[in-house]
Amino acid sequence: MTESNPAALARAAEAPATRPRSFAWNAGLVIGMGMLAVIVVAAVVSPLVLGDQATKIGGSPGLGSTPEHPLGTDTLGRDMLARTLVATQATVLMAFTATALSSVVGIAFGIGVWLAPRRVRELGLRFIEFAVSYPTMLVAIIVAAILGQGVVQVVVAVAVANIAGFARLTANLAAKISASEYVTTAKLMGVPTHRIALRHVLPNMAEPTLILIAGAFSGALVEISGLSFIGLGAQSPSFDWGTLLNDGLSRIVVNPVVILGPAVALTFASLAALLVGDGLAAAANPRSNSTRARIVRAQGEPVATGGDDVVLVADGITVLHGGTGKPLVDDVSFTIHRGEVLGIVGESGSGKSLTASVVAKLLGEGLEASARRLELGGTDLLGRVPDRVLASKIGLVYQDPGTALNPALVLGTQLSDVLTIRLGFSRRSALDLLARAFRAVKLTDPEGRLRQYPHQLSGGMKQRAMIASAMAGKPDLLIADEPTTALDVTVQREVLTLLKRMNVDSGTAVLFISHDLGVVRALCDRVLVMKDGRIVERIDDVATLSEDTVEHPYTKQLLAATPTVTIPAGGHS
Ligand SMILES: Nc1ncnc2c1ncn2[C@@H]1O[C@H](COP(=O)(O)OP(=O)(O)OP(=O)(O)O)[C@@H](O)[C@H]1O
Repeated sequence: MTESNPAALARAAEAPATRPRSFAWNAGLVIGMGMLAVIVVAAVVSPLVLGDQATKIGGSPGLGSTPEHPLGTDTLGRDMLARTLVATQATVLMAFTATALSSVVGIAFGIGVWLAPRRVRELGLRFIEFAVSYPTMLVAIIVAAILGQGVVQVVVAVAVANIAGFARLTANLAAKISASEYVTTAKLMGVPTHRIALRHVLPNMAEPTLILIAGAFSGALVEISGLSFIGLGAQSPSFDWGTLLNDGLSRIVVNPVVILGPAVALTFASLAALLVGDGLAAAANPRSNSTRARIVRAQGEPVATGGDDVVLVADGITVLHGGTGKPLVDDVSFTIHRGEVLGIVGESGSGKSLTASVVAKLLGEGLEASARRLELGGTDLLGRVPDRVLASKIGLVYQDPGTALNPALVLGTQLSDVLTIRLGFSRRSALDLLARAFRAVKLTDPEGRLRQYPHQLSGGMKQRAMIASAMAGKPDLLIADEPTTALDVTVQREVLTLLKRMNVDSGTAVLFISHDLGVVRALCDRVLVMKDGRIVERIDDVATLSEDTVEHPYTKQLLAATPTVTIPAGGHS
């Protein structure tokens, strides 16, 4: 089976189905669809218009290329161009039917295996492993030889040979989906198995499966033509591209032009299917083509001003939803000074993370962002900023260290990447630097930790490692997006203490995002309160913060609902 692009399949399978993604048309997909349209028109129209010409015996047999017969004639005087075009219908229909059969049976098998009881599942998985170990063409030849010659036999043979590929992909995808909480919950609530398969499992594997179907169709065209070429497929007077290739083979030396038609048609159709498959992969995952949304310079005089020790000036950050034009962040302005911790607090969906991702130039696809001014450490972020420069100026700490770290790589390998690739350190000096940074965040046995996998560290240790790695490059600004939300309360306190200490010791400015005003109050020098994409309150004096000193009802509400969190002064535990 032709798996058009395994990396694309993997990416499509990885993409979470939570937020609706935009479908981005791309050149490959448009060209592939255009080529497929040509094939469909040829398949429908040619038998009606050229049917007689393609089958009428007589005329001049064995001709080479002439103005009347550009691709020559066969030994019975039939026009090869007409025969090639007319054979499109039979060939494409056969490949289509074989692909449809193999995908339906293979997908049902792959999903069924994962929803079956454990013993049946083990047996099914072993069977799939066994089946995919045989080359598709070999299986197709064996099955066709058992079934005998003929169109139906060849279609069944190619379908059988391709089932294992579909079953393997869907079993792998279903393994991940059936372990998800929504499937477990559905099972516990007694939802029937077929309903779980249709409702939960199938829709979540649609993208990679579609891509595989396109690749399988391309493969089936070649396999069916191959079987017809060796005499197992369409029998005279029926014909497809494979039989035309076979007819032409005996005369290839004296009249090579007669095999040109079926050879070009087969290549053209396979290429069309592959382009559509890869195009679908790229369209389903727009990040594969463009990594980030652009941030444009907005008109108007900047109002936010800096000072001598200002690190970040953000003026008029606005983020619009690309499809609807709805503002998600609306004219947000702030500055951060050297050594300062600025907190952004607000409920879920208020635009905190989007604001931070504009600053880090990591805004996701489907969004339109602008700002009047965005400067970090004197660098204009609205112009072209090399990734190397950005990586040296900004450190990032994410919410869940469990998902921010790659479970398949030891810490030293993954955390040293940014230092070696972006900041030009040698691997040895990057590891030395990381070991020092690990020691600074009080991780015991730093050299040993660098050789460990993420699962060998606790949640708090992983977050310490992330902070150490973010600070190792001595950034101007550390962006910490809810860095303690995924941690339990005692570990949360440790991590906050550590952040404060790093901030005090190194003077690095910190943009700290949280939905928890208690945590923000304990750590930050100033606080911005966001609601519905806007800053609704600026708290400059955190020390005296109380329900009486704030104005906006939302801030009062937040304060009333906030337990007090304390961290030792200066962050020294
Ligand atoms: N790539 C995107 N495409 C479309 N909408 C998006 C995208 N990213 C974020 N949004 C929407 O923008 C709004 C603000 O999102 P943001 O992630 O900034 O919220 P937040 O305040 O950080 O919330 P949380 O605390 O839950 O992370 C939300 O309504 C979110 O659904």
